Amino acid sequence: MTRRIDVFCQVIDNLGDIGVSWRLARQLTQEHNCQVRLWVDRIESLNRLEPAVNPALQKQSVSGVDIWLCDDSLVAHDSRPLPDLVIAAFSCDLPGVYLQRLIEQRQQVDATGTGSPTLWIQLEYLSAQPWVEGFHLQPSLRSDNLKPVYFFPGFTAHTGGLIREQNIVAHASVADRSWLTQLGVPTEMVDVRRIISVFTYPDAPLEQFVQQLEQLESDSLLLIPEGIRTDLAHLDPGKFSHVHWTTIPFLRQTDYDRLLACTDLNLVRGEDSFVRAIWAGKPFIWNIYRQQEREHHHKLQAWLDRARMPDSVGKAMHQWSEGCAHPIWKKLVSGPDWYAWQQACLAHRNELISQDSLSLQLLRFYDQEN
Ligand SMILES: Cc1cn([C@H]2C[C@H](O)[C@@H](COP(=O)(O)OP(=O)(O)O[C@H]3O[C@@H](C)[C@H](O)[C@@H](O)[C@H]3O)O2)c(=O)[nH]c1=O
Repeated sequence: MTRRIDVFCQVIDNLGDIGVSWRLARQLTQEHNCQVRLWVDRIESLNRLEPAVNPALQKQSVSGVDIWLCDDSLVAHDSRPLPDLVIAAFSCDLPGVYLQRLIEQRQQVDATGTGSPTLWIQLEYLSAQPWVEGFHLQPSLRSDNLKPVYFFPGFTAHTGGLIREQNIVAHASVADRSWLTQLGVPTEMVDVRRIISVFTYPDAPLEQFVQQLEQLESDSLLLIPEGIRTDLAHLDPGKFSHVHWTTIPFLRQTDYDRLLACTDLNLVRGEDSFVRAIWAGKPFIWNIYRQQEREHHHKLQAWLDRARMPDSVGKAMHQWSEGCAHPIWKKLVSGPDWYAWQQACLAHRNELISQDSLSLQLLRFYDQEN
Protein backbone atom coordinates (compact mmCIF):
# COMPACT_ATOMS: atom_id res chain seq x y z
CA MET A 1 0.00 0.00 0.00
CA THR A 2 1.39 3.41 -0.92
CA ARG A 3 0.93 5.80 1.94
CA ARG A 4 0.61 9.50 1.23
CA ILE A 5 2.55 11.68 3.63
CA ASP A 6 2.93 15.44 4.06
CA VAL A 7 6.01 16.57 6.00
CA PHE A 8 6.03 20.18 7.23
CA CYS A 9 9.35 21.85 7.99
CA GLN A 10 9.83 25.32 9.39
CA VAL A 11 13.45 26.43 9.18
CA ILE A 12 14.17 28.11 12.52
CA ASP A 13 17.93 28.40 12.33
CA ASN A 14 20.88 26.40 11.02
CA LEU A 15 20.34 23.28 8.94
CA GLY A 16 19.07 20.71 11.41
CA ASP A 17 15.35 21.24 10.76
CA ILE A 18 15.62 20.80 7.03
CA GLY A 19 18.41 18.22 7.39
CA VAL A 20 16.20 15.87 9.40
CA SER A 21 13.09 16.56 7.28
CA TRP A 22 14.89 15.95 3.99
CA ARG A 23 16.51 12.77 5.20
CA LEU A 24 13.22 11.41 6.52
CA ALA A 25 11.31 12.40 3.36
CA ARG A 26 13.89 10.65 1.17
CA GLN A 27 13.88 7.53 3.26
CA LEU A 28 10.10 7.21 3.38
CA THR A 29 10.05 7.58 -0.41
CA GLN A 30 12.99 5.43 -1.38
CA GLU A 31 12.79 2.64 1.17
CA HIS A 32 9.11 2.51 2.04
CA ASN A 33 7.55 3.46 -1.24
CA CYS A 34 5.57 6.31 0.30
CA GLN A 35 4.37 9.28 -1.71
CA VAL A 36 5.90 12.18 0.18
CA ARG A 37 5.41 15.90 -0.15
CA LEU A 38 7.80 18.09 1.82
CA TRP A 39 6.47 21.56 2.64
CA VAL A 40 9.30 23.90 3.57
CA ASP A 41 9.26 27.65 4.20
CA ARG A 42 12.86 28.24 3.04
CA ILE A 43 13.70 26.24 -0.04
CA GLU A 44 17.14 27.88 -0.27
CA SER A 45 18.13 25.96 2.91
CA LEU A 46 17.27 22.70 1.21
CA ASN A 47 19.26 23.78 -1.84
CA ARG A 48 22.38 23.80 0.36
CA LEU A 49 21.87 20.13 1.25
CA GLU A 50 20.74 19.12 -2.24
CA PRO A 51 21.89 21.36 -5.11
CA ALA A 52 19.38 19.69 -7.48
CA VAL A 53 16.68 21.59 -5.59
CA ASN A 54 15.93 24.87 -7.35
CA PRO A 55 15.30 27.62 -4.79
CA ALA A 56 13.34 29.64 -7.36
CA LEU A 57 10.65 26.99 -7.83
CA GLN A 58 7.59 26.81 -5.62
CA LYS A 59 6.86 23.20 -6.58
CA GLN A 60 9.28 20.57 -7.81
CA SER A 61 10.15 16.93 -7.43
CA VAL A 62 13.68 15.79 -6.47
CA SER A 63 14.78 12.25 -5.57
CA GLY A 64 11.14 11.18 -5.77
CA VAL A 65 10.04 13.70 -3.11
CA ASP A 66 7.60 16.50 -4.00
CA ILE A 67 8.94 19.73 -2.56
CA TRP A 68 6.50 22.59 -2.11
CA LEU A 69 7.12 26.04 -0.75
CA CYS A 70 5.12 26.41 2.45
CA ASP A 71 3.46 29.75 1.93
CA ASP A 72 -0.13 30.66 2.78
CA SER A 73 -1.36 31.03 -0.76
CA LEU A 74 0.04 27.68 -1.96
CA VAL A 75 -1.41 25.91 1.05
CA ALA A 76 -4.77 27.62 0.50
CA HIS A 77 -4.90 26.55 -3.16
CA ASP A 78 -3.77 22.98 -2.55
CA SER A 79 -6.25 20.72 -4.30
CA ARG A 80 -4.78 17.38 -3.21
CA PRO A 81 -6.84 15.33 -0.77
CA LEU A 82 -5.49 15.25 2.78
CA PRO A 83 -2.79 12.58 3.17
CA ASP A 84 -2.78 9.46 5.35
CA LEU A 85 -0.14 10.98 7.60
CA VAL A 86 1.08 14.48 8.30
CA ILE A 87 4.39 14.95 10.09
CA ALA A 88 5.18 18.27 11.75
CA ALA A 89 8.98 18.18 11.97
CA PHE A 90 10.28 19.44 15.32
CA SER A 91 6.59 19.94 16.19
CA CYS A 92 6.34 23.03 13.98
CA ASP A 93 2.97 24.76 13.62
CA LEU A 94 0.82 23.63 10.72
CA PRO A 95 -0.55 26.41 8.48
CA GLY A 96 -4.00 27.66 9.59
CA VAL A 97 -5.78 26.67 6.37
CA TYR A 98 -4.34 23.17 6.52
CA LEU A 99 -5.41 22.86 10.16
CA GLN A 100 -8.92 23.92 9.19
CA ARG A 101 -9.05 21.15 6.59
CA LEU A 102 -7.97 18.63 9.23
CA ILE A 103 -10.72 19.87 11.58
CA GLU A 104 -13.39 19.56 8.89
CA GLN A 105 -12.17 16.10 7.95
CA ARG A 106 -12.37 15.03 11.60
CA GLN A 107 -15.90 16.39 11.97
CA GLN A 108 -16.97 14.47 8.91
CA VAL A 109 -15.41 11.21 10.09
CA ASP A 110 -17.03 11.64 13.52
CA ALA A 111 -20.41 12.49 12.00
CA THR A 112 -20.53 9.68 9.44
CA GLY A 113 -18.50 7.06 11.28
CA THR A 114 -16.72 6.24 8.02
CA GLY A 115 -13.16 6.76 6.78
CA SER A 116 -10.07 7.44 8.86
CA PRO A 117 -8.74 10.87 9.67
CA THR A 118 -5.20 11.88 8.75
CA LEU A 119 -2.78 10.80 11.45
CA TRP A 120 -0.93 13.89 12.73
CA ILE A 121 2.54 13.22 14.10
CA GLN A 122 4.45 15.81 16.10
CA LEU A 123 8.01 14.71 15.47
CA GLU A 124 10.09 15.95 18.39
CA TYR A 125 13.73 16.81 19.07
CA LEU A 126 16.15 14.00 19.79
CA SER A 127 17.17 13.38 23.37
CA ALA A 128 18.59 10.44 25.30
CA GLN A 129 16.97 11.68 28.53
CA PRO A 130 14.81 9.05 30.26
CA TRP A 131 11.66 11.27 30.42
CA VAL A 132 11.30 10.92 26.64
CA GLU A 133 9.99 7.35 27.00
CA GLY A 134 7.00 8.59 29.03
CA PHE A 135 5.93 11.07 26.35
CA HIS A 136 6.56 9.02 23.22
CA LEU A 137 3.27 8.25 21.39
CA GLN A 138 1.23 10.28 23.87
CA PRO A 139 -1.53 12.51 22.46
CA SER A 140 -1.17 16.24 22.53
CA LEU A 141 -4.35 17.71 24.01
CA ARG A 142 -6.19 20.32 21.98
CA SER A 143 -9.58 22.01 22.12
CA ASP A 144 -10.47 21.41 18.46
CA ASN A 145 -10.90 17.63 18.66
CA LEU A 146 -7.74 16.95 16.64
CA LYS A 147 -5.44 14.38 18.23
CA PRO A 148 -1.82 14.88 17.23
CA VAL A 149 0.57 12.32 18.65
CA TYR A 150 4.05 13.06 20.00
CA PHE A 151 6.71 10.96 18.38
CA PHE A 152 10.10 11.09 20.10
CA PRO A 153 13.23 9.90 18.35
CA GLY A 154 15.52 8.17 20.79
CA PHE A 155 17.97 5.50 21.78
CA THR A 156 15.80 2.87 23.47
CA ALA A 157 13.11 0.39 22.50
CA HIS A 158 10.50 2.64 24.17
CA THR A 159 11.21 5.58 21.87
CA GLY A 160 10.79 6.13 18.13
CA GLY A 161 14.41 5.22 17.29
CA LEU A 162 16.76 7.02 14.92
CA ILE A 163 16.68 7.80 11.22
CA ARG A 164 18.78 5.13 9.57
CA GLU A 165 18.96 3.82 6.04
CA GLN A 166 18.78 0.05 5.55
CA ASN A 167 22.28 -0.37 4.14
CA ILE A 168 24.07 2.07 6.38
CA VAL A 169 26.88 -0.15 7.63
CA ALA A 170 27.63 -1.53 4.17
CA HIS A 171 27.89 2.02 2.86
CA ALA A 172 30.12 3.14 5.70
CA SER A 173 32.47 0.20 5.30
CA VAL A 174 33.16 0.77 1.58
CA ALA A 175 33.98 4.45 2.04
CA ASP A 176 37.30 5.14 0.40
CA ARG A 177 39.61 8.01 1.25
CA SER A 178 40.74 8.46 -2.34
CA TRP A 179 37.32 10.07 -2.93
CA LEU A 180 38.58 13.03 -0.90
CA THR A 181 40.75 14.11 -3.84
CA GLN A 182 37.51 14.87 -5.69
CA LEU A 183 36.81 17.43 -2.99
CA GLY A 184 40.10 19.15 -3.75
CA VAL A 185 42.18 17.48 -1.02
CA PRO A 186 45.74 17.14 -2.42
CA THR A 187 46.67 13.49 -3.10
CA GLU A 188 49.67 13.60 -0.74
CA MET A 189 47.38 14.71 2.09
CA VAL A 190 44.94 11.83 1.78
CA ASP A 191 47.38 9.48 3.52
CA VAL A 192 48.00 11.53 6.64
CA ARG A 193 47.55 9.65 9.88
CA ARG A 194 44.48 11.46 11.16
CA ILE A 195 41.77 13.00 8.97
CA ILE A 196 39.19 15.05 10.84
CA SER A 197 35.95 16.50 9.48
CA VAL A 198 34.89 19.81 11.03
CA PHE A 199 31.26 20.84 11.47
CA THR A 200 31.08 22.90 14.64
CA TYR A 201 29.41 26.03 16.00
CA PRO A 202 31.54 29.19 15.68
CA ASP A 203 32.53 29.20 19.38
CA ALA A 204 34.01 25.68 19.36
CA PRO A 205 37.61 25.73 20.67
CA LEU A 206 39.26 24.67 17.43
CA GLU A 207 42.33 26.80 17.88
CA GLN A 208 43.13 25.16 21.22
CA PHE A 209 42.39 21.78 19.69
CA VAL A 210 44.78 22.39 16.81
CA GLN A 211 47.50 23.54 19.23
CA GLN A 212 47.17 20.23 21.05
CA LEU A 213 47.24 18.15 17.88
CA GLU A 214 50.44 19.95 16.93
CA GLN A 215 52.13 18.42 19.96
CA LEU A 216 51.59 14.91 18.60
CA GLU A 217 54.21 13.29 16.45
CA SER A 218 51.79 12.16 13.75
CA ASP A 219 50.09 14.47 11.26
CA SER A 220 46.48 15.61 11.29
CA LEU A 221 44.41 17.12 8.52
CA LEU A 222 41.20 19.06 9.22
CA LEU A 223 38.59 19.30 6.47
CA ILE A 224 36.30 22.29 6.85
CA PRO A 225 33.23 22.60 4.61
CA GLU A 226 32.85 26.03 3.08
CA GLY A 227 30.82 28.47 5.16
CA ILE A 228 31.55 26.80 8.53
CA ARG A 229 32.90 29.55 10.76
CA THR A 230 35.80 28.61 13.02
CA ASP A 231 38.37 30.43 15.13
CA LEU A 232 41.21 29.15 12.91
CA ALA A 233 41.08 32.13 10.54
CA HIS A 234 43.70 34.15 12.42
CA LEU A 235 46.19 31.28 12.80
CA ASP A 236 49.20 31.14 10.52
CA PRO A 237 49.22 27.64 8.94
CA GLY A 238 52.94 28.09 8.20
CA LYS A 239 53.69 27.85 11.93
CA PHE A 240 52.27 24.32 12.18
CA SER A 241 54.19 21.30 11.02
CA HIS A 242 51.90 18.47 12.20
CA VAL A 243 48.48 20.00 11.63
CA HIS A 244 47.05 21.12 8.32
CA TRP A 245 43.62 22.43 7.54
CA THR A 246 41.83 23.05 4.31
CA THR A 247 38.43 24.12 3.08
CA ILE A 248 36.34 21.66 1.10
CA PRO A 249 33.04 22.43 -0.66
CA PHE A 250 29.86 22.36 1.39
CA LEU A 251 28.59 18.90 0.49
CA ARG A 252 25.23 17.52 -0.57
CA GLN A 253 23.79 15.55 2.34
CA THR A 254 24.59 12.12 0.92
CA ASP A 255 28.19 13.19 0.32
CA TYR A 256 28.43 14.56 3.84
CA ASP A 257 27.53 11.08 5.12
CA ARG A 258 30.25 9.67 2.90
CA LEU A 259 32.76 12.15 4.30
CA LEU A 260 32.03 11.03 7.88
CA ALA A 261 32.56 7.44 6.83
CA CYS A 262 36.04 8.00 5.40
CA THR A 263 37.61 10.19 8.08
CA ASP A 264 39.14 9.09 11.41
CA LEU A 265 37.51 11.59 13.73
CA ASN A 266 34.41 13.70 13.15
CA LEU A 267 33.54 17.00 14.76
CA VAL A 268 29.77 17.26 14.54
CA ARG A 269 27.00 19.35 16.06
CA GLY A 270 23.23 19.78 16.48
CA GLU A 271 21.14 16.72 15.81
CA ASP A 272 21.40 15.24 12.33
CA SER A 273 25.19 15.26 11.91
CA PHE A 274 25.46 13.87 15.45
CA VAL A 275 23.33 10.87 14.48
CA ARG A 276 25.31 10.42 11.28
CA ALA A 277 28.52 10.37 13.29
CA ILE A 278 27.07 7.56 15.39
CA TRP A 279 26.31 5.57 12.23
CA ALA A 280 29.82 6.17 10.92
CA GLY A 281 30.99 4.15 13.94
CA LYS A 282 34.06 6.34 14.52
CA PRO A 283 35.10 8.57 17.40
CA PHE A 284 33.43 11.96 17.23
CA ILE A 285 33.12 15.12 19.25
CA TRP A 286 29.58 16.39 19.63
CA ASN A 287 29.21 20.16 19.74
CA ILE A 288 25.75 20.08 21.29
CA TYR A 289 23.29 22.90 20.51
CA ARG A 290 23.37 25.32 23.43
CA GLN A 291 20.19 25.71 25.45
CA GLN A 292 19.14 27.97 28.29
CA GLU A 293 20.05 27.13 31.89
CA ARG A 294 22.66 24.63 30.77
CA GLU A 295 19.95 22.15 29.75
CA HIS A 296 22.24 20.94 26.97
CA HIS A 297 24.66 19.54 29.57
CA HIS A 298 21.93 17.25 30.93
CA LYS A 299 21.14 16.19 27.39
CA LEU A 300 24.78 15.52 26.66
CA GLN A 301 25.28 13.57 29.90
CA ALA A 302 22.18 11.45 29.20
CA TRP A 303 23.64 10.43 25.87
CA LEU A 304 27.13 9.83 27.30
CA ASP A 305 25.62 7.51 29.91
CA ARG A 306 23.50 5.68 27.36
CA ALA A 307 26.43 5.30 24.97
CA ARG A 308 28.78 4.22 27.75
CA MET A 309 31.51 6.56 26.55
CA PRO A 310 34.75 6.57 28.56
CA ASP A 311 34.71 9.19 31.35
CA SER A 312 37.57 11.09 29.77
CA VAL A 313 35.60 11.48 26.52
CA GLY A 314 32.58 12.72 28.44
CA LYS A 315 34.59 15.26 30.38
CA ALA A 316 36.21 16.54 27.22
CA MET A 317 32.87 16.82 25.37
CA HIS A 318 31.29 18.84 28.18
CA GLN A 319 34.20 21.24 28.04
CA TRP A 320 34.11 21.38 24.26
CA SER A 321 30.55 22.65 24.41
CA GLU A 322 31.73 25.36 26.81
CA GLY A 323 34.29 26.51 24.27
CA CYS A 324 37.27 24.89 25.93
CA ALA A 325 39.48 22.16 24.50
CA HIS A 326 40.37 20.12 27.55
CA PRO A 327 44.10 19.37 27.64
CA ILE A 328 43.40 15.66 27.44
CA TRP A 329 42.43 15.79 23.77
CA LYS A 330 46.04 15.15 22.88
CA LYS A 331 45.93 11.96 24.91
CA LEU A 332 42.49 10.97 23.68
CA VAL A 333 43.35 10.92 20.02
CA SER A 334 46.29 8.56 20.40
CA GLY A 335 47.30 5.48 22.39
CA PRO A 336 45.04 3.35 24.61
CA ASP A 337 42.46 6.10 25.13
CA TRP A 338 41.93 6.33 21.40
CA TYR A 339 41.43 2.58 21.18
CA ALA A 340 38.90 2.62 24.05
CA TRP A 341 37.04 5.48 22.39
CA GLN A 342 36.93 3.62 19.05
CA GLN A 343 35.58 0.50 20.74
CA ALA A 344 32.91 2.46 22.60
CA CYS A 345 31.71 4.09 19.36
CA LEU A 346 31.56 0.79 17.52
CA ALA A 347 29.69 -0.88 20.37
CA HIS A 348 27.20 2.00 20.53
CA ARG A 349 26.53 1.82 16.81
CA ASN A 350 26.11 -1.93 16.86
CA GLU A 351 23.66 -1.77 19.72
CA LEU A 352 21.55 0.89 18.00
CA ILE A 353 21.55 -0.89 14.68
CA SER A 354 19.61 -3.76 16.19
CA GLN A 355 16.68 -1.37 16.84
CA ASP A 356 14.06 -0.53 14.24
CA SER A 357 14.63 2.71 12.39
CA LEU A 358 12.47 5.76 13.01
CA SER A 359 10.67 5.54 9.67
CA LEU A 360 9.84 1.88 10.18
CA GLN A 361 8.43 2.62 13.63
CA LEU A 362 6.47 5.57 12.30
CA LEU A 363 4.81 3.49 9.59
CA ARG A 364 4.15 0.62 11.96
CA PHE A 365 2.40 3.02 14.32
CA TYR A 366 0.31 4.33 11.43
CA ASP A 367 -0.70 0.76 10.51
CA GLN A 368 -1.67 0.00 14.11
CA GLU A 369 -3.89 3.08 14.22
CA ASN A 370 -5.70 2.20 10.99
C1 LIG B 1 28.72 20.36 6.95
C2 LIG B 1 27.57 19.79 6.16
C3 LIG B 1 26.37 19.49 6.78
N1 LIG B 1 25.34 18.97 6.05
C4 LIG B 1 24.06 18.64 6.70
C5 LIG B 1 24.08 17.52 7.69
C6 LIG B 1 22.80 17.82 8.47
O1 LIG B 1 21.69 17.25 7.78
C7 LIG B 1 22.70 19.32 8.46
C8 LIG B 1 23.11 19.97 9.76
O2 LIG B 1 22.19 19.70 10.78
P1 LIG B 1 22.64 19.40 12.28
O3 LIG B 1 23.74 18.46 12.25
O4 LIG B 1 21.44 19.01 13.05
O5 LIG B 1 23.26 20.77 12.81
P2 LIG B 1 22.70 22.29 12.85
O6 LIG B 1 23.42 22.99 13.90
O7 LIG B 1 22.82 22.86 11.49
O8 LIG B 1 21.18 22.15 13.24
C9 LIG B 1 20.64 22.48 14.50
O9 LIG B 1 19.47 23.15 14.16
C10 LIG B 1 18.76 23.64 15.27
C11 LIG B 1 17.54 24.36 14.78
C12 LIG B 1 18.36 22.50 16.17
O10 LIG B 1 17.70 22.98 17.26
C13 LIG B 1 19.59 21.77 16.58
O11 LIG B 1 19.24 20.69 17.39
C14 LIG B 1 20.30 21.31 15.34
O12 LIG B 1 19.51 20.39 14.66
O13 LIG B 1 23.58 19.77 7.42
C15 LIG B 1 25.48 18.73 4.70
O14 LIG B 1 24.56 18.21 4.06
N2 LIG B 1 26.66 19.05 4.08
C16 LIG B 1 27.72 19.57 4.76
O15 LIG B 1 28.79 19.84 4.15
